[in-house]
Amino acid sequence: MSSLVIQRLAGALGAEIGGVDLSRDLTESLAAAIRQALLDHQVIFFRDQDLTSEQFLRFAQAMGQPIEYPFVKGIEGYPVIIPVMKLEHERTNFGGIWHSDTTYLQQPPMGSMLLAREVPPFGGDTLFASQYLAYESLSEGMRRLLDGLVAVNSSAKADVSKTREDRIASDGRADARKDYVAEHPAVRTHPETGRKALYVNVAHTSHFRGMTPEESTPLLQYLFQHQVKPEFTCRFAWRPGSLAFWDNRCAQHNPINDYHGFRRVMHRITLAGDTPR
Ligand SMILES: O=C(O)CCC(=O)C(=O)O
Ligand SMILES: [Fe+2]
Repeated sequence: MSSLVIQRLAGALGAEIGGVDLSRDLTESLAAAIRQALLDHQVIFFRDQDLTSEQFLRFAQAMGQPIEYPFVKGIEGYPVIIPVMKLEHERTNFGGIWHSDTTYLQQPPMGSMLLAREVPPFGGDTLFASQYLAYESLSEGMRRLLDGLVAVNSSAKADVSKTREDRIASDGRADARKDYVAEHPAVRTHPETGRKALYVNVAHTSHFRGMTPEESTPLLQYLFQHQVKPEFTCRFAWRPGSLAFWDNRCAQHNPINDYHGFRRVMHRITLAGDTPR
């Protein structure tokens, strides 16, 4: 038995986890209970975890394999911890659109962790959406159609490229490629839970393989609005020391850009994932 206190945040997904101090080394059974909570709830949240970079990295290593992010370099001394921030004068927030992280890579991350360092006095919440529910709520005919489709994902779609511009201007990697493209099934089976999740997203998915833009676009547009219906979502309000850990294989997220003139500084660690099937 672990001492975790798990409180669900919404009907669709998300849970706050109490009763654990992430600055300490986790026992194997506690680490396993946290991983299980992630599988059960798709995104989990911790409060008041004022971790050093070293402690943050150790927690991430207990959950998976930290990896570098292709476009942004890490903070001093920690190549896998990237700054996700919007400063007073900046207009765009990193990732400020519904998305699943880096689906333009052959092996997108299994998940990411975000630790809040500085938050605005209001706003800057992050939304999450369950792609299990998005898939399961479709008709049988639509599910059958999507089960056979392959989606093409690109890092160059205009709306999301813009959300990285400020970060690349100050923290960009010299070795970043311009454009990444990867093909993935439109519906992926989660490698650990075995559940099917819708795996297209408005930020990165450009079209279906073997279909014309005229054929792909209306179907994608329908899916992009369907997959983030309010009843599939939860919303998290950050405080300094809040830590979110999401499963990128079955949940999307959208950081809300509603705090102009204020700073928001987060530290992020990305965990390696497998090839979607
Ligand atoms: O700032 C946030 O809440 C999330 C940003 C984001 O999309 C990411 O770090 O992957
Ligand atoms: Fe993201």
